[in-house]
Amino acid sequence: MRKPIIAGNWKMYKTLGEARELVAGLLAGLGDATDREVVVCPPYTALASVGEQVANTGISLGAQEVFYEAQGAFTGAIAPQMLCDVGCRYVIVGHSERRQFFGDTDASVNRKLHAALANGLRPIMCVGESKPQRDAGEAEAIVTAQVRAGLAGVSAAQMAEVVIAYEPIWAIGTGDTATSADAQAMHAAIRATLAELFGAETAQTVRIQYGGSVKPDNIDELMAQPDIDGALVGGASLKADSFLRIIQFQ
Ligand SMILES: O=C(CO)COP(=O)(O)O
Repeated sequence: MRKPIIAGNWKMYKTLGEARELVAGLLAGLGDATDREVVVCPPYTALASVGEQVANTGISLGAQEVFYEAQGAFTGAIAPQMLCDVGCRYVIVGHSERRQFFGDTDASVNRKLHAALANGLRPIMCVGESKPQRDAGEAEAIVTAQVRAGLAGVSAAQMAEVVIAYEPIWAIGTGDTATSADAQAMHAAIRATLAELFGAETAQTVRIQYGGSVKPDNIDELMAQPDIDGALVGGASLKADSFLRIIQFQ
């Protein structure tokens, strides 16, 4: 079965000291549950420090972004091997904020995903529609097209390493979560697309997270849906108590 995966995307928050304090709080309250996976994705500046702090604990380290080249004159960019070097196991690619503010496209997301896989990193690939797209009835077509384009050239075997995060843009940071029924419907559509691309058996093994205003008071209902296998959490991952409650979903 699919092991649930709860990941915290800290976005552009947390100094080194704040990062240490948050992780210390998480480690203190985490317990030793092995039936779920926990990931934190600090900003680049805190990766090495948090990497040391979570080494050999129940928390895995993830980065929020990666560039697809191995090295070179790419000012400001970070290569996959640099993320491995500081202990990253996961990397988010294609977050809607990267698509909106930093020019990511399905094509660049696909290159980053391949670069991550080639270096032993597990990509968390984000997809999601805007409010106008949802209102126009295009949500499913947009999201499944993002899935196809982002996963172009990936093999069924490689899908064991890939996590998909469905994050409707209108639900991010707004407090306006998708209903669990709407989220489930989209997750099922994504899984059906994966079945077309990689076969039904592989599709059943791929974890699909929901993201967008996940909070302690809606996580249980979301996780009760058959095709929701975890959460990618922004704001509520910035405090130990709320993230711990999300990790401890029923
Ligand atoms: O974008 C998100 C996680 O990547 C979701 O952010 P919020 O949980 O703050 O809505």
